[in-house]
Amino acid sequence: MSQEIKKGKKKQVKKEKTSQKEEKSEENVKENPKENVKLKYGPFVKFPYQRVWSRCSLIFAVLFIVWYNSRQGKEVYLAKQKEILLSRTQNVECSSDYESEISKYPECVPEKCGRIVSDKLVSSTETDVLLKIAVNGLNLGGSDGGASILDLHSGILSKGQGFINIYKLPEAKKIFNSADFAIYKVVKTKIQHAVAHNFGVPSNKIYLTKPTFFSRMTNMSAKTIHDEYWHPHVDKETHESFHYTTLLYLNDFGRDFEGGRFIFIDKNNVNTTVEPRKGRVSMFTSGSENLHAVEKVQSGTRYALTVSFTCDPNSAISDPNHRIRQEK
Ligand SMILES: O=C(O)CCC(=O)C(=O)O
Ligand SMILES: [Fe+2]
Repeated sequence: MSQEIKKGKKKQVKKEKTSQKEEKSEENVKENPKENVKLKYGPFVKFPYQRVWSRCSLIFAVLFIVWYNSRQGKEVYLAKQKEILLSRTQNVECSSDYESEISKYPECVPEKCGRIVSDKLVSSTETDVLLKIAVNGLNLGGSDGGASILDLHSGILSKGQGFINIYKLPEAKKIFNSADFAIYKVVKTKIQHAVAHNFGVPSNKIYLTKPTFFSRMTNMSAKTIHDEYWHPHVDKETHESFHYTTLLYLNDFGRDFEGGRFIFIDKNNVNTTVEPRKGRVSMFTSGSENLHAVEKVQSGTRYALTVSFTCDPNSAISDPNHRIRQEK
């Protein structure tokens, strides 16, 4: 019983204390309303125009981030290595580079310019044959620097710090057969039709031109200017006869080599990237609307075939064949 009285008293004392506290805080609120009110929208401002200042700072920070990112330039992908594309097109406005040639080659000079990538044009068997030609042929020579070429039409092969003619080497007879040359021609013809179809020109109005060649790129340091494959350039400036450039990639970025991605350098700091994929064909108009560069290869060995087309019948070259090879 006495315990119950004690408990009752304790409760009473507690109640009194709480009500005293409440009274005090009510008094406080009356005296200093800012201190004890639980604010719904955060603390009271501490200096004049605090909200205005904080909002301005927030806006400024957002604008800064936007500006900083745009300053860095943008990278967009036309084709990633992992993608398997039937056909992907990016149109760009034609440069004025073709203006003087329109009357000369009316049906051939590009009226619409751009880039197209397809992974379905060349089969993996065809790609394997071409890779074998490239590997075996380039192994008979090879530049001292990071870039070597093999041109099956002229026989030009990089060797040391210069070039030799592969058809003068006795070993060359053993490494290519007539079937290899037939596949080479089939692939070239497929690419020629794809260029004609995609750029809206008759396929018999575009001609294979030189240089059309296999390339091998590594991270070896350059010994001559020919090894410096990474400089931004316009193909039509390097080779006047070019109207359409195509590339067939023979091995894979990210698997056979690192680096070595193909970059179109566009206006407003935008880079458009094509990651090499085995069997991938990239086609583009050769004028200054398609300024481009190849990134330095970081590791491994990159193989590709450049197949070039012109509108000028006088700059046309013929397909390489077994018979020509024997004669050279
Ligand atoms: O190999 C490539 O991806 C492009 C090479 C190139 O730009 C060229 O040969 O003009
Ligand atoms: Fe190029």
